[in-house]
Amino acid sequence: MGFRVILVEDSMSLGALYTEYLCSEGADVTLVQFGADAIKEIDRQPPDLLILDIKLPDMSGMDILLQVQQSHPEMTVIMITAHGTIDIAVDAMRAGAFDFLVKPFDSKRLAITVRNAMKQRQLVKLVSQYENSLPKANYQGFIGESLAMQTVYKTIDCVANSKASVFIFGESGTGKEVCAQAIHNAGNRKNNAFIALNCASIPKDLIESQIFGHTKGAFTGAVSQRDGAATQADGGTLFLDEICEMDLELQSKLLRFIQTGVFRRVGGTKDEKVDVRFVSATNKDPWQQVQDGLFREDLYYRLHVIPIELPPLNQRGKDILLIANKLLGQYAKEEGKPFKGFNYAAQKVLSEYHWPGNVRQLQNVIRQIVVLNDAAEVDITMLPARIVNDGKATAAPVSSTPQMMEQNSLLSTPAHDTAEVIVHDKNIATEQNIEPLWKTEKRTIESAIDLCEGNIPKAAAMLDISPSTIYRKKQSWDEMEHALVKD
Ligand SMILES: Nc1ncnc2c1ncn2[C@@H]1O[C@H](COP(=O)(O)OP(=O)(O)OP(=O)(O)O)[C@@H](O)[C@H]1O
Repeated sequence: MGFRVILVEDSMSLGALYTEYLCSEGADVTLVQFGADAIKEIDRQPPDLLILDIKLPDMSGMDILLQVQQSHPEMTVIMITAHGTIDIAVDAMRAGAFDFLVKPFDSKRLAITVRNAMKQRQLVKLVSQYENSLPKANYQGFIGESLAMQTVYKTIDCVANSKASVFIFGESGTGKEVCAQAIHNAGNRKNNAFIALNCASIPKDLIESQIFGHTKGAFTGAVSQRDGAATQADGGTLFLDEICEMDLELQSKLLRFIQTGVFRRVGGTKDEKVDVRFVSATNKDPWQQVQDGLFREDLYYRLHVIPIELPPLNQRGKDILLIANKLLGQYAKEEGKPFKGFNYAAQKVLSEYHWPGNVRQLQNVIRQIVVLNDAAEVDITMLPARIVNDGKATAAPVSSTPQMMEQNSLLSTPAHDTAEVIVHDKNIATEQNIEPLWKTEKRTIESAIDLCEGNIPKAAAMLDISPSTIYRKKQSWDEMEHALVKD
C-alpha cells in the first residue's frame, strides 16, 4: 500500500538517493531542503512519515520535531543523523521520534526502519479504531457506559466541531451543563471561552446586560462599560441554560443575535459582531412552551438544530452503580473515610430507586453517606430512609438513632416533593393551621438556607434542587407576598 513521505535533506545528491530507496518501498516522496519549507509542506498536507535530517541550513531538525509534536502529535518521525550528532538523535527519540538512521546508511537499513515505522503506525490506528468502537465508561466529565449514554457521547463527538446550535433537554440533574461543556471541550473551540448563563437565576431586568453587556451610564449602577457573555464567548461557546425562562422581548433580540452574530450593548448605539457557538438547555418540553406562547417558534427552530436528550438516571441501568462507586471513592478520599464499596443490599436499593433528582441527587446521597458514616462498606442502614422506602412519605426512617432520623429528614427530603413536607409537618394540628403549599415550601427552603449560613448552592444541593430553582422560587414568593399585601 502506498504511503506519503516528506523527506527533509539539505544535500541534493543524498536527497535524490534516499528518494530512490523510498520509492522502491512504495512511498510517494516529497523532498525539501529547508526546515521552513518542510513546515509549510507538513501544514499543507500532513504526511504518513516525516524523515528529518537533524542538521539543516536554516534551522535544527530537533526544532521541527518539537513543533510537529505539538501540531501533529500523531505523525511518525524518523531522524537522520551523522556520527557526531547521535546524542541529539537519542534526545529526539525521547521527544517522540520513532527511530533514527545514522549516515551513511544503505537501502536495506532504510527499508527496515521505514517498514517498522509504518507497521507501528498501522497498529496505533487499529488500537484507536478498536478503542473508539468499545463502550466508553468515562467521557468528557460524564461517567456511564449505558447504551443511552453511548448515543449521547457519539452525538457530542459528531457535533463538537460544527457551529450548528445544539439544544440539550432532560430532567433536572441529568447532566445538561456537563453535556454543554463536553461539546465545547471536544471541539475546535476548546481553547477559547465557554460561558454559561442561567436564564432563570438572573433577574429579568439584568439578563439583557448580562448577555450583551452595557455602556457606561446605561442604567442606574452602570458606572462603567461592561462586556457581556456575547463578547466573552467570542471564538468560543455560549451556553444558555434554562432558555425557556427567558423573557419574550429578549428572545427576539437573542434571535437576531443568533442569526447574524451581531448585537448591541444595553445603552449602546453601535452594533458589534462576534463568532459564537450556541448551546442551550431546558428541563421543560420546549415545544410545549412554544405552544403555550412562552417560547418563540422562530427561536425554537434556530436553537433546536441538533437536539440531544439526556436520559433520566433511572433509565441508565448499571450506570447508577458505576457513578455511585466513582463518587464514593472520590468523596471518601476528600473526607478521609475508609469506604471501598457498597454491600449487595445497598447496591440493590440504589439500583431500584427512581432518582427523581437524577445524578445531582445521587451525588448528594453519596456525600451524605460518606460524611455521616465511617466504615469500609456502605450498608442499607446508611442510606437515607426515603431511598430505602422508595419515597413513601409515611414510612419510618431506617436509621435508628435520633440524630440519624433528624439528618434523614433534613437532608433527604427534596423540596419538590412538597406533599411529603406537609405530611411531616407536625404543626398542622387544626384546620386553621393549614396554609398555602408555597408558604410551607418557602419555610423549608429558607430554613435550609439559614442552616447553610446563606450559601444557596449548598442549600440547593442539600434539598436536591438546582440553585436556579431557589432563585426562581424566591422571585415568585416576592410576587405572591406582594399580591397578598395588595389584597
Ligand atoms: N453522567 C455523569 N457522570 C458524573 N457526574 C455527572 C453526570 N451527569 C451529571 N453529573 C454531575 O451532576 C451534577 C448535575 O449536573 P448538571 O448541572 O450538568 O445537570 P443539569 O441537567 O444541567 O441540571 P439542572 O437542569 O438542574 O441545571 C453536576 O455536579 C455534574 O457534574
